[in-house]
Amino acid sequence: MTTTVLLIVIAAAVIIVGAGIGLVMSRGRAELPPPADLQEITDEVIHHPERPEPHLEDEDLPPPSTAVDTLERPETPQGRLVRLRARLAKSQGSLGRGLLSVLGRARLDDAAWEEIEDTLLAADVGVTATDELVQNLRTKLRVEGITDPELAKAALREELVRLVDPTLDRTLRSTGTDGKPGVVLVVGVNGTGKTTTVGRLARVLVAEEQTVVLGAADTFRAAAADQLQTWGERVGVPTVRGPEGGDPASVGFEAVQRGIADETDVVLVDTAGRLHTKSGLMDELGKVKRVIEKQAPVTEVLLVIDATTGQNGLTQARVFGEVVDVSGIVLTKLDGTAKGGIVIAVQRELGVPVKFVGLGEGEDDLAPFDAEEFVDALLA
Ligand SMILES: Nc1nc2c(ncn2[C@@H]2O[C@H](COP(=O)(O)OP(=O)(O)OP(=O)(O)O)[C@@H](O)[C@H]2O)c(=O)[nH]1
Repeated sequence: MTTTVLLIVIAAAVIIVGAGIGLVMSRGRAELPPPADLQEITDEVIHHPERPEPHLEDEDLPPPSTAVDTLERPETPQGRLVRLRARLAKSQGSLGRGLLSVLGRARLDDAAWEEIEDTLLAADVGVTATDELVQNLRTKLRVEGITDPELAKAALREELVRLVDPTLDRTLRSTGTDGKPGVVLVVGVNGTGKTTTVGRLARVLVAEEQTVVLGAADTFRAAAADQLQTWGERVGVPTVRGPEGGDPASVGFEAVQRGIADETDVVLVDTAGRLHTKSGLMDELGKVKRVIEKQAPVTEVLLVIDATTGQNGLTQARVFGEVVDVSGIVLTKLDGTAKGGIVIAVQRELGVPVKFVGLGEGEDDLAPFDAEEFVDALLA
């Protein structure tokens, strides 16, 4: 009996001591800070000093581990310019080479000037601009008695830069007034690269430490909104979207409303691709802009044109310009064509500057356009 009682007391003591140790250990674990290196990685990604804190509401935040794993740091505009300049030179090489090989000849007769004219026309520079360039260059070489190919090349460069016009203001108008966000509306025909451009612009702005909201006013295809949302998630930017087939104007309105509520710097609104020949769709685009402007002025309307479409791009520019007051052009797919002269033609057609060029399929393959850089790349 005494032995049985003794055994019970010992067993009870073992259980109580064991439970106590377990409790202390589990508390200790709960209170342990994360390992130093994990803490550093988390701080680096979420609170990196060069990156704005994303303005996200709780329900939009992905689980913490996903945010840490997926947030990317986009390439800075300066970094990408150096990389993309070489690509531009490669795609436009035939235009530059064509012009320089003729100018390098000992004698420039009428046939040589015709060749120069043909090369410019083939690169989509347009008839008026080509005539102007050839006349000015001919006069300059004659009046100044230039025969040295290097001096002729310098004169050509000067004329090309003048045509591309370095005096145009090519900054993205993304600053709002009265404490409201800047609103950038992105428009164009199907497949020109609108969604890609909106995603890339979000990356440019995030790299410049601005806060961004995306509006998926392309309610035509659910996949387009998904695509946009993915671009946003990768850099911690929220996307406002509506039901498939819903009213694009109301998505634009809500995106800007969200931008105002979150005190976001810029709202980028993607729209559905629409044929400029369909008046109903063009009217809808006018409505999207008007409805957005009940919230805040649209500070920039970017028309996205596929550089490979040639003259058709010019017609698009004219019709879109009539409906929504286009204020800047994004020329995509310049990597896939040697017809860089479209830059000159489209600026003349619309009277607004090319502000960005797309030079590949990568996420950071969008470069701010610069007249002198562009001409130097042509003549490299
Ligand atoms: N090579 C190249 N491809 C590009 C460039 N910009 C966009 N693209 C490609 O063009 C295709 C169409 O791009 P999207 O952004 O979906 O075009 P979208 O205008 O939004 O299309 P819709 O919504 O159908 O009107 C995609 O495969 C892009 O990767 C560029 O600068 N160079």
